[in-house]
Parts: sequence; structure tokens; C-alpha cells
Amino acid sequence: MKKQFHVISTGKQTTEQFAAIASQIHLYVDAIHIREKEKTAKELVERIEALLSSGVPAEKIIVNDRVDVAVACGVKGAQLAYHSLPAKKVKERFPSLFVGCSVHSLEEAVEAEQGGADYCIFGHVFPTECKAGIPPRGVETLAQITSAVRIPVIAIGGIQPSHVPHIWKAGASGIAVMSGVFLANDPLAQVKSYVQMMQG
Ligand SMILES: Cc1nc(C(=O)O)sc1CCOP(=O)(O)O
Repeated sequence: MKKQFHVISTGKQTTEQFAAIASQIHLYVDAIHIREKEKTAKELVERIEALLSSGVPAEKIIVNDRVDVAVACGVKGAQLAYHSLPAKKVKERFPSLFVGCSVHSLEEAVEAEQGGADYCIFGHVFPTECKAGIPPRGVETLAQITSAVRIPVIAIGGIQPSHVPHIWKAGASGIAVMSGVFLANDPLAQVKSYVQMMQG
């Protein structure tokens, strides 16, 4: 299967800033995650509508945690954290919703697979501001996880284009990037650098 490229919002950009970047990059990525932990359901809907109006297809939008918002807006999926609804419950009710679980250990990855998750995101693989003070889990642990589960494992955390070959070597099915895209001076150019490395 083609390697997946997910990008994740920072939670710090305005809807206009985020939609402007998303409209430039969506053709080059497989999924755009809306991860805005401080926002209400209504604000999340507004954000999704802004993305849709700027040309991002619903099939590329994934909402972090809020299954209700994802279902109500008819977007592709939901990314579940440890505090979210369990994947099993979500898949039972909404079998066509694309469900990912954020995992941080082999046990959590196995649990995600057993719960029927479509994929998992494992991190953080490299040091990242987003998880300051917590040691990165590294590509070796990533490799252990990719060999233990059958669902696709997407790597996250501090990923730069130069890391991509190491991530593929560890058996990952994709990458998920936040600051490397949304905080870049030129997000489109940066997205193209990741894509080039992914194809390389
Ligand atoms: C949102 C997120 N989740 C992580 C995890 O380990 O579960 S790491 C992370 C942040 C990724 O941001 P960046 O690409 O800027 O390092």
C-alpha cells in the first residue's frame, strides 16, 4: 500500500491561517488532522467547514478525539487518544468511520488492533517540542511495533524529511507531521520535501 502522509494542526493557528495552508497542501497529503484540544464542537465544525470551502475533500479530514464532530460532519475519520471513546465502541456504531488510535507502547498498539482500529499512530519517535521533557521512543521501538501488529503503523514526533528512510526501514506505513509543516516558513515547499523523500 502507498505510504501515508498525515499532517496535524498545531492548535495555535487561526481558522483562516490553517485553511490557507491546507488549501495549498491537500493534494500532496493523505490526511489532515484537526487537533484543536481547546475548541468546542461548534468551533471544530466551523474549522471543518472552512477546510471544505477551501477545497479540502471530506475524505482527507480526520478529527482528533471528537467522534461526534467527525460523524456529524461526514468526514473521513477520528483519531482516538487514551482518553477518547474506545476504538471498539466507535467501530461497532460507526463501521465506516476510519478510526486511528494514538499509541505509545507495544501493548497499546496491540490493544488498538484488537479493538478494530484501522491504523495506529505511534510516537513520539524523535524529540519534539510537543512532548518536551519526555524521551523519544526511537525507531527501534517503532520497528518492534510494526512487526507485532498487522494494522498500519504511522510514525509521529519530530519527523523531518531526512528521517523518512529510517522510518521506512522500521516498517512504518506512513508519517504524521505537525510543526515540520504547519510551522514551516513555506509549508508547501516543506510538504514537497517530505513527499520527495517518501518517494525516494
Ligand atoms: C500530536 C503528537 N502526538 C505525539 C505522540 O507521541 O503521540 S507526538 C505529536 C506531535 C508531533 O508534532 P511534530 O511533528 O511537530 O513533532
